[in-house]
Amino acid sequence: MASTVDLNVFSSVPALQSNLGVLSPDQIELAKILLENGQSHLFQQWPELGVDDKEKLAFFEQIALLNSSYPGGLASYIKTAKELLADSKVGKNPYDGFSPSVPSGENLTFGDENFIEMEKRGVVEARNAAFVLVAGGLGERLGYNGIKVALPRETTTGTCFLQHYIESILALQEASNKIASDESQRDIPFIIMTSDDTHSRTLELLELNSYFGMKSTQVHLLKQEKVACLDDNDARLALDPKNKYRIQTKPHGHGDVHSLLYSSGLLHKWLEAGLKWVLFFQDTNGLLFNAIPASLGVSATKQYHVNSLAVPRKAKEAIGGITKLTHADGRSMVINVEYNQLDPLLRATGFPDGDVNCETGFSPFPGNINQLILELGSYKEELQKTEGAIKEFVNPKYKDSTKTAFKSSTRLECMMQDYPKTLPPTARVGFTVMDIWLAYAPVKNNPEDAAKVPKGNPYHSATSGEMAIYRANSLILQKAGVKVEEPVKQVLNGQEVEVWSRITWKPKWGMIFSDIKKKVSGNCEVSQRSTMAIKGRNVVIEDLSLDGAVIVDSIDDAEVKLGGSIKNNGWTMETVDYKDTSVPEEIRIRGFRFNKVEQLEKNFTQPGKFSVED
Ligand SMILES: O=c1ccn([C@@H]2O[C@H](COP(=O)(O)OP(=O)(O)O[C@H]3OC[C@@H](O)[C@H](O)[C@H]3O)[C@@H](O)[C@H]2O)c(=O)[nH]1
Ligand SMILES: [Mg+2]
Repeated sequence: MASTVDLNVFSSVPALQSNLGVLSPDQIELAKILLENGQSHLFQQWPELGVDDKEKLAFFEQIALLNSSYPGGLASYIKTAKELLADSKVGKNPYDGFSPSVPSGENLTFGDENFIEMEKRGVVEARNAAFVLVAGGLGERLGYNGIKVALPRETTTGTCFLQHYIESILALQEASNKIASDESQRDIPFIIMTSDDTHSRTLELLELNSYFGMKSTQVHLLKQEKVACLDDNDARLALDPKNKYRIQTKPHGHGDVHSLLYSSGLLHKWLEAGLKWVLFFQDTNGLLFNAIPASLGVSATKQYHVNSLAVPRKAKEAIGGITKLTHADGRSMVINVEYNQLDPLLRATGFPDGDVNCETGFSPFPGNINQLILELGSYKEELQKTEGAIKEFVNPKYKDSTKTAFKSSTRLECMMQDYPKTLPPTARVGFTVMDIWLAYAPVKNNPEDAAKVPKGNPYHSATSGEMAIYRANSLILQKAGVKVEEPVKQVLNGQEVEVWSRITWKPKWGMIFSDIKKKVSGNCEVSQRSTMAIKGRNVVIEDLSLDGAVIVDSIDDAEVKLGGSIKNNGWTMETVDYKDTSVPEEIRIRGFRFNKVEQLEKNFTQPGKFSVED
């Protein structure tokens, strides 16, 4: 209320004071907050009342948004920024007093009895879960012009990441509902965090494709706002270089997902509906759903409040390390130490070599793939205390060693995996390690950078991401008894990769290993040059000898046997250079495209029993 504002605060900032007449009482309150927090420079260039008044109001609209979208408002943002910038200036280690050690967690081996058991338990639990995809990032390292979830996960079928994620959730939902003890049908909620960079294109992708088969009411988009940039160690907000009536803003990081979920009211609704789990995942890991059922099974069996998915990590690889941190005062936590902080932390705490591989050829710290499974009840309770605020950090690039000026403005950031940092010591925080081939193949690096990745470290490129799908599917079928021929090595966009048979299937065909095994029988073999795409649900592979390309689609009521000897000229792989702009971007970043020379393609649209043989 204007009446409660002490107007004296404005007398020292005449440029603002002369404009008070145009501002609403709420805006005057906001102006006061800015002045009380050392931001009078923002008004220095303001002309007198009557000039640019619309822009002045727009400035305060932006301030109102920045204030309301941050837990505790702008005052709290500026206060935290000052503290973190002061710590950064003196080089304070955020892990001061903590010593790192290798934590113990659950290790799963694909296909063994325990794994199969965990997958089955995961399917039971799936209908009690909500899925949350963080997709607000632009993917600057990849440099792709579109949104990353629209990229094909593989180009055999061209299915994009978002479609694959939705179809996987729907397949889990169906399998889980089928075995529910009370026979009730539940729709698994799917939340996508977007940002101004990705929101409209994500919504458009969903709408153009009828939400890829999901009910539109099942999907919620939560848009994260950017945060104010900071110009100096006093946390003075940075004005947009092109507009003196706007604050410059940058992304705050994927940690925003917690405060958005908190303020959305969804957690409460989910608890009421009887849900138990919230699963968080990132935009471009095409193998992710291979790991979800079993890791959800681990969460349920171990009653983990927090379960982080992990894979063996190569030293210096750009994935965080899951670390046990023990403080001199006895406190300890199991937490992700981000890839740029692990090496300095180790060097500062008695490991002079820093982030290096041990005798296994991997870093002793499991690699965080940033898929988190949180137990809903304890999650909601914790957020009620924190309002979803996550411990932040600041990473200014200083002009020189005096650390007084920045090369460019900075901002506070936060990461979703830092959620456990505020948990009480009683919290059950664990992790689940799985094989890389099964669980992790993100698409993050552009071809040029990927080609420079040290030998033995993963490329995390569009090329390696697609090849990983074929390798995983080939290995899974091998373990189910199919003789899938060994891969050949090939260099694509400067990266040496293993090229396996191009095997793909829809999630509804097989989500867990025990189901896949049931669909494979007899003597089956697939040659390396082959392509196989299974799109129907009730397709069984029996005594199949494949040397070429086969694509099978069918309605649910058609039972199809894929068998016999299928031989044709198949699809060949042609190399493409990433610099060749005559080729669409989503293809050339892979370094190859398919030449669809010949295939056997069958689509069964009538109920009944059928067989595909050449
Ligand atoms: O502001 C943001 C930033 C990022 N994101 C999303 O967060 C996800 C991860 O972003 P990035 O790919 O930039 O993340 P990084 O590769 O830097 O590291 C991340 O993945 C690998 C893990 O080991 C790291 O611990 C984790 O931080 C993406 O899905 C991205 O869209 C947001 O939703 N909002
Ligand atoms: Mg990043």
